[in-house]
Amino acid sequence: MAIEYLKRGKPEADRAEDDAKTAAVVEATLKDIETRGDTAVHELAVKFDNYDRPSYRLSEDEIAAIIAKVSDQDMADIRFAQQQVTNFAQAQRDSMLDIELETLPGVILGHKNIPVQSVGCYVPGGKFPMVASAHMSVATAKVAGVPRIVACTPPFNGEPNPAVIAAMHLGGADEIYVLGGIQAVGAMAIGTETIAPVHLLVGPGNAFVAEAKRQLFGRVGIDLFAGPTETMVIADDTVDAELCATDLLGQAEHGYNSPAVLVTNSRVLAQNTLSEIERVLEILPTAGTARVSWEEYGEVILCDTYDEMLLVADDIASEHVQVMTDRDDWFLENMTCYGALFLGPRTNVANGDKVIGTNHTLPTKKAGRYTGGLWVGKFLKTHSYQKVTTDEAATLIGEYGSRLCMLEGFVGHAEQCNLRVRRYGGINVPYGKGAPYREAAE
Ligand SMILES: NC(=O)c1ccc[n+]([C@@H]2O[C@H](COP(=O)([O-])OP(=O)(O)OC[C@H]3O[C@@H](n4cnc5c(N)ncnc54)[C@H](O)[C@@H]3O)[C@@H](O)[C@H]2O)c1
Ligand SMILES: [Zn+2]
Repeated sequence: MAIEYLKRGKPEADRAEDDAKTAAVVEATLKDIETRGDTAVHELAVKFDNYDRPSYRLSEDEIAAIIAKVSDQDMADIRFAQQQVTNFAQAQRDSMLDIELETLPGVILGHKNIPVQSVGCYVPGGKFPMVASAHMSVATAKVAGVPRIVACTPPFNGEPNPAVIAAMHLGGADEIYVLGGIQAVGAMAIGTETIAPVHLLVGPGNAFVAEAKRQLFGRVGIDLFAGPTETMVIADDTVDAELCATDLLGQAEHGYNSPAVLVTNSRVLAQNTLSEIERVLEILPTAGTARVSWEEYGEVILCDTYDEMLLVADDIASEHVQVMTDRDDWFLENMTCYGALFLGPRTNVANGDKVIGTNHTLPTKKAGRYTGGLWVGKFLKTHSYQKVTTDEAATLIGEYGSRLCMLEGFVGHAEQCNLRVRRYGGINVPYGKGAPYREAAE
């Protein structure tokens, strides 16, 4: 292995220390919401977002007045994006089948997919009003058939962002609150005097939001760990530094802590990308955030071979992975850990995140090792059921069940089986004993 770092990000230990600080703030804040409900939520909204309202829920009239501020072109664009997201989500929904089959004569097993009954969708909006996140959470929940969809987003420049509210409303949100951060996810999951708690929290957010969801998991479900955006570009000398630099900075601009990593087997491309990034940072209006992310978290990793590039990429398990090589489909076939793949120079993460139709709420901090992104399936619960329809099946399964319960020492369990064997099979199994062995029929 010859892997060389031409640029490295913050050491792991420093990142862990940042995480620990965030976790402590989140823990105290959630406790406050738990004990003081609406009063705490109100104080937190004033403290973190300088936003003071008697109620943070938007009324129907307010929603209509806010949406009226969105231009026709913006409404059309939002509708187009939402249609793409909905179309793909519907196709994914259609791929999930309820099943029922006879596994043995008289033994019917099945599963059915049931929508989660209430969902809290977080739509980020601290630095940028993330209109697209409303499609990803709200519109996808609607496709799944979730009956109660609650949506929260922080105020942007001191007021609800019209395009975000429009996207939430068009997507099918039943309740909209102008709340951000820990107070938003805390209120939705824990509930307050005025907000009924939800069963599942979904949506991306900054480190506070992602950590709050993590701490609330168990009490409610969460979709996945979707924190600060990460991006990786896997490139060889089939592409140039302008493409690589643009794609790295295009996601580093999200905030001060968005890792952007180039993995390449071309030293020339690596060096040219490093200087191109410096050039672009001089002119990019969002360089204020992008530069900090690049300096603290940016990495350039030079490998000898494609196999090494694959290994490095799987190990990092980045949220967005843009592949621009002479063998993009080879990466599609072989990569195992990532949020989503963007294959070839004609696609890009921004198209993918805003409009193309796949879900942009994706796993960060290596969560791509155990989950993909948000999708319609995350709003559905797959529940099994069983029926035994004949006396013969009740007897046969009951006899096995009886003996297997006794193998574990569970007499009460065995008796559930024995009762069926006696009643439906006419075989007298003494209390506290397993069913007798039968001669194998064939
Ligand atoms: N993983 C994904 O799928 C994905 C997708 C889109 C966006 N994102 C990420 O979402 C994030 C959006 O972040 P954002 O900050 O712009 O908006 P946000 O809505 O996630 O967070 C804003 C809220 O953070 C809270 N906050 C800010 N500073 C705080 C502090 N010091 N203590 C406690 N709470 C505080 C405030 O309440 C504020 O309302 C970015 O990091 C972006 O990369 C991730
Ligand atoms: Zn992005």
